[in-house]
Amino acid sequence: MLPNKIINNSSGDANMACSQSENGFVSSFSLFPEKAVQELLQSPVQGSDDHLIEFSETLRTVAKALRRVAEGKASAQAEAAVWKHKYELERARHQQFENRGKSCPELQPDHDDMRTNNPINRHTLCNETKERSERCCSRNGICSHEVLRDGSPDSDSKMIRKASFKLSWCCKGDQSDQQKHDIVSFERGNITTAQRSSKQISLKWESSPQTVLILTKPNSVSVQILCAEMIRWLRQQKELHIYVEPRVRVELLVESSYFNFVETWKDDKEISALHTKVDLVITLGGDGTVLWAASMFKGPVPPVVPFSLGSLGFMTPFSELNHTSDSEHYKECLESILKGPISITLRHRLQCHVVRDAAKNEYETEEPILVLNEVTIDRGISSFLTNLECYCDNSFVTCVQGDGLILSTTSGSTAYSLAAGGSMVHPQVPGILFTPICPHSLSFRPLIMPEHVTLRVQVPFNSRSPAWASFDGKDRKQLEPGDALVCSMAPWPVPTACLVDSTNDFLRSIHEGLHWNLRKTQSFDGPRES
Ligand SMILES: NC(=O)c1ccc[n+]([C@@H]2O[C@H](COP(=O)([O-])OP(=O)(O)OC[C@H]3O[C@@H](n4cnc5c(N)ncnc54)[C@H](O)[C@@H]3O)[C@@H](O)[C@H]2O)c1
Ligand SMILES: Nc1ncnc2c1ncn2[C@@H]1O[C@H](COP(=O)(O)OP(=O)(O)OP(=O)(O)O)[C@@H](O)[C@H]1O
Repeated sequence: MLPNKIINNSSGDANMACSQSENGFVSSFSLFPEKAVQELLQSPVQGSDDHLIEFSETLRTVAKALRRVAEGKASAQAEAAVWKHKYELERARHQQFENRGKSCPELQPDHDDMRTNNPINRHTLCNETKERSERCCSRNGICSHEVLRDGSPDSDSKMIRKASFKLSWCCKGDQSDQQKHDIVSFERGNITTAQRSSKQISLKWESSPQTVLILTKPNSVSVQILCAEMIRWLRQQKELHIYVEPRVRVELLVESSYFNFVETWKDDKEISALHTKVDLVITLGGDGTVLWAASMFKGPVPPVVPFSLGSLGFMTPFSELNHTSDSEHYKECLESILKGPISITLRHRLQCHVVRDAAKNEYETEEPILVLNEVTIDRGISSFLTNLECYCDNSFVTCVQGDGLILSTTSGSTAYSLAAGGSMVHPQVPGILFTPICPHSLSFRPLIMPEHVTLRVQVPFNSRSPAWASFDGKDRKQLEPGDALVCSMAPWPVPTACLVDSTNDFLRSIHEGLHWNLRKTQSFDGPRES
């Protein structure tokens, strides 16, 4: 009975008996097809000889092994045929490409890795790829289909190919190429930043500055004295044209008629044309004077050289006196500024618009209000909790319930935003700080948004009281329920001259101005870790 059992168990396999012709392959192992073995086993067995059973089992095993080998070979040949077919296709495509001449076709990346792994056509394809990328990239910049290669195309080194892609900075709604920057290096298909907005910037004069505007903090005798002295020096030694505010010109003329050459302006129209005349702005005062200078330029701002004649001076790295020699340090500073090159901090500004409910989505003024530090929306004199709905690019952010909200630049991060618990941010970091003022919630942490977003702060219709917006601590505007403030990054930064460089000046400010992380150093003597 045993042989029958064996026979029955093997019946399934028997149906799969070695195919003798598949993909044009005739098995050399078909000499022992399983069918033959079956027939042999099915023939009447004389007696129940154990040896015979053993023999038939061995035969079956051999037949199975032979069949597997035959199948393996057939499948390898089938695969080879498929690769051959693919190779022919690629060759044909390559030939077609060659015939198209210099024009750059819409080349799509191939996603099979046959070409790179096949040693036969590796060299041909390297050249093809090189040609493709040269033609396309010369016209369009970096092409996403560029094939990545290890070593020279002629070397026998293995080609590495990854899925291709292209990333770019993109401004919403702006189709112009100027707004797009490549941020991917295709060196090896890895994402690396090709362009950063926060590198140190250097200003080099191509022709000497001719006209200087001097802005001063009012009601300060020391500032008045330095201003008069500086004007004399700039005129006599540097032969520059000088502009001052009408108030300052009056003060100068009271002092001496010598200052008759000093120019000023009559109205706002002339102020708006100042940036076309002025090469350099000098501020004498504190941070407030820098803010004042920035507010005078509703568009492009000439480089600002901020002298510190205030108490804190976060944005005013230049000092009138050299503390060690007590010399007239301002002359040395101005000599080097007028000669150049100057390290510059590009201080980003925010542009704000008020949208009245009555006028629906129309801006109250055509011209945006520009701020260098921040725009604050608070409860003003109201004793009620402020209720502000905040949106970022039309996505709901949160509802502020507290004293208000600060939307700050990174330059302003060390001002009001800092006092409200916001982080200090290097001024060259592009971003908008979203800092609540005394939020009545345990979990309202400040945020930093990317520079490209538009923020909208809406006073809801059910608000119990109006809110107040103020711009760099000035120009308060009432926001009634339904009104909103829309804020985004302005295209005109304030370029301020650095004493050393952006980072050194920033760190000096937080150390000297705020005594940041000042603590007595722990003494050496005492317990030690063994
Ligand atoms: N609680 C607060 O800290 C608070 C309250 C209101 C306004 N302010 C800030 O005052 C600014 C207006 O300045 P002002 O001089 O016209 O008013 P101000 O004369 O009241 O001076 C405010 C103080 O803030 C400092 N300051 C201004 N800008 C700074 C900056 N970017 N980094 C570090 N410190 C800075 C000034 O040096 C000054 O000491 C506003 O933009 C606002 O940021 C702060
Ligand atoms: N040219 C100007 N005209 C009108 N107001 C000005 C002018 N310059 C500065 N201010 C205002 O004067 C105020 C004080 O100026 P600033 O902050 O420069 O001096 P400060 O208060 O002595 O300095 P600090 O803030 O470092 O103590 C600010 O509110 C600023 O807006």
